[in-house]
Amino acid sequence: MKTVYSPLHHRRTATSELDGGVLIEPHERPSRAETILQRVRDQSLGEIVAPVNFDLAPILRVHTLEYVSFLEHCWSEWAAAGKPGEAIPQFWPARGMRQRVPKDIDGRLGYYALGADTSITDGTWEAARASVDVALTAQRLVADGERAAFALCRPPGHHAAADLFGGYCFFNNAAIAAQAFLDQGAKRVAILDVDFHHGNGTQSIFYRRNDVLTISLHGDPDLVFPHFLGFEDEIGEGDGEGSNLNLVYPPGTPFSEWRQGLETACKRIADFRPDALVVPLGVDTFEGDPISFFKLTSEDYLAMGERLGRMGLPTLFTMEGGYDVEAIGVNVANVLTGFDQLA
Ligand SMILES: NCCCCCC(=O)NO
Ligand SMILES: [Zn+2]
Repeated sequence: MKTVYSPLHHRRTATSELDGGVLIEPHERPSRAETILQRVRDQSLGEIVAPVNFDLAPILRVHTLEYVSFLEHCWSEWAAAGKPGEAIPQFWPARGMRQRVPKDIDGRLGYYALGADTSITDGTWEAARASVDVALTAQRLVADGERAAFALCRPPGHHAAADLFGGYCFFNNAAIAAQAFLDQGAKRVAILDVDFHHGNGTQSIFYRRNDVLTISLHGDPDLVFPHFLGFEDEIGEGDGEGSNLNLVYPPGTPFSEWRQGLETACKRIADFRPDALVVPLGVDTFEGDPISFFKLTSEDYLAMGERLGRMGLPTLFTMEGGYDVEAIGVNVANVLTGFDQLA
């Protein structure tokens, strides 16, 4: 399987993440991508491909122009306002307030943010754009006939909604790639999010549509981020009713439980008969992950990949979460190896 990678992910080198009331070194750090890349090379999983540069058009098929413009100019506006630290949202259009975009950068940050965990810094825009290029280049490889491709995206994307950033995400790489499949003639695309966290952005982008089936297996939002979406009664709306499936699991969930959800998801996908499968691949389901509570082992990722391979669908993997940097390379490579076993 080919891997698409861009060194421009290094432009996303935030120094602060608000966590537990203090600013910590962000969990979403450059060493994650470098460790995965090294393992892909060590395991000779396939060619490493540089991304093609795309313009904003594919992004604007998913995200609003106002939001994209905000992301492009946020850092310079923040710096021009003389703020000493990284751009971190502090004020939100909370319940009972006006849902309008103010002029002031503090107001604009809060309007477009789903949380205060994700700072915007010099270089964030460039890295986020490059991450989309990585996803779209891998998507094109699959559309052109590759059985599968791995988009080593950083920053990740599945929490980003049409005009919302957070959870370390800015552009929804998987949603942009799924839309590209459709714009290139696919009739139906399935998105199966295996990250520990609910893919709230992906769900909301396609929630009222029936040409994209969105499925997510994740930790109970009553107990973990993103807190306010991802429950099992969210099945889609309007034309999209029945096109969203959330499978929610408690703390301590082992692969033996999790894989039953995977089976349910695979059956739903088979019934949907998609032309392509997009897998937002987070490995924060790992037993050693510092911010999550499932108990998957490194070996389990081989079985996960193998099951996904048995779907027999053109498949695009987009890198999402996973914060045990020591284990992330093995865990990601194991999914891809398991998938490739059937090639
Ligand atoms: N800082 C709150 C948790 C952010 C989760 C990021 C992630 O891994 N999403 O999949
Ligand atoms: Zn995650």
